[in-house]
Amino acid sequence: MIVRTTDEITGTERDVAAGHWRSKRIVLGGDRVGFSFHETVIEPGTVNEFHYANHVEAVWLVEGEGTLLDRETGVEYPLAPGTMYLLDGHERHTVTTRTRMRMLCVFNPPVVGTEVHDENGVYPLVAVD
Ligand SMILES: CC(=O)NCC[C@H](N)C(=O)O
Repeated sequence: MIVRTTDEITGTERDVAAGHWRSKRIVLGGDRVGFSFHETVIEPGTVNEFHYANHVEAVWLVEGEGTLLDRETGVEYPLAPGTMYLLDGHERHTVTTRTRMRMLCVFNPPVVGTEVHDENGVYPLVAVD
């Protein structure tokens, strides 16, 4: 069993910030459980374009409000606490925050460390050593 706290990962290599977001990655590929698990905070009043070509991501919004645009279909969804979105088709998408958002994110395959969006705007597939 692994028991870990947000406090003990804050400020470590599991605490990754880029653009308007910060991700505290409490489970990573090196934990060898087949997924990674993150708490992500996105700053208020920001427009964030995301694309995960190599990963499926589930996002469950805990706090905050805004909108989610599926850029593949043009469909826009409201985002509020309790909403989950599953990027099961590697959809290019845009999260626009009206307020500060805090969400729980699961990635499969797992993020292994400090990945941020590469020159193609996606997380590269990184082997777990
Ligand atoms: C909502 C979202 O995808 N934010 C970007 C960071 C990513 N969720 C992560 O946890 O690395």
